[in-house]
Amino acid sequence: MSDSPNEIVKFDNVGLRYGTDPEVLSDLSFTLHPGSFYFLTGASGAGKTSLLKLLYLMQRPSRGAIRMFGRDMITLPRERLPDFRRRLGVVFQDFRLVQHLSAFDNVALPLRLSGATEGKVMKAVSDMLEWVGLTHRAQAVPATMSGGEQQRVAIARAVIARPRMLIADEPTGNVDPDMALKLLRLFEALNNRVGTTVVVATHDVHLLKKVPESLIMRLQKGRLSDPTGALRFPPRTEPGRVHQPRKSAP
Ligand SMILES: Nc1ncnc2c1ncn2[C@@H]1O[C@H](COP(=O)(O)OP(=O)(O)OP(=O)(O)O)[C@@H](O)[C@H]1O
Repeated sequence: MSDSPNEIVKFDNVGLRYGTDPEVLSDLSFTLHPGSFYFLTGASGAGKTSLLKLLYLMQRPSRGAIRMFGRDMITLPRERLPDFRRRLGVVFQDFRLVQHLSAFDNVALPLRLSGATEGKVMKAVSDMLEWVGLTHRAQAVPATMSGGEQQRVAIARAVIARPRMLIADEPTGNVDPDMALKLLRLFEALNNRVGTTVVVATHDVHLLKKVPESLIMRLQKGRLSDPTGALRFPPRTEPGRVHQPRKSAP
């Protein structure tokens, strides 16, 4: 089954519960379009991380259907998951760096796993560490790095192999506003130049205004507050069609 040109992810009436608890996500139906930039917002406990877990294929839904990259994810055999996960770059809220590897080797992991030559790895990782301001920490292991430094390593690792979709959970939670903006620009560059679909979960309403092309997904108690409007593809001006204003940040 091939990708639909206008769809990278499609949720149809998806619900998620942990164990026998009540659902933490309910009735989620939306489409994510290739090359778009999404912010996922909502109060603490609204279900942002849970929704991201479905997107990065760590959790299966309790009900409903999910298609990604043109494939039904519910019936996907477990052994095929790694193939799909390789198309994703993920920035976890708790970073999940490999503790015994240096910052350099953590960032290099996706390239080495994809079989890149050491020459290419050296250049790409050095450039990326420079961009996130960590050249001087290249040989440090995570335990000796600050939260903000670890977060930047996690982001560098997530974007280095130019994933088809980048999923980031509160990626600027541990850095100052200048660095937050710089990291956002990195995501934008990936989005604009490589066409990566970006999904960023954040509490930070100021961040939403920094990416004019972004679409906002707002979760309230496990439901999308505006499931049809918020996820509308950016309206195009066409003859005979009224141009509707884009959803703006709160
Ligand atoms: N592994 C789990 N087992 C049971 N309940 C869970 C689990 N993970 C999350 N929850 C519950 O699911 C709900 C949504 O949590 P989630 O972490 O997805 O929200 P969030 O919007 O990401 O919150 P935050 O902004 O504080 O990170 C919460 O009520 C939480 O207690």
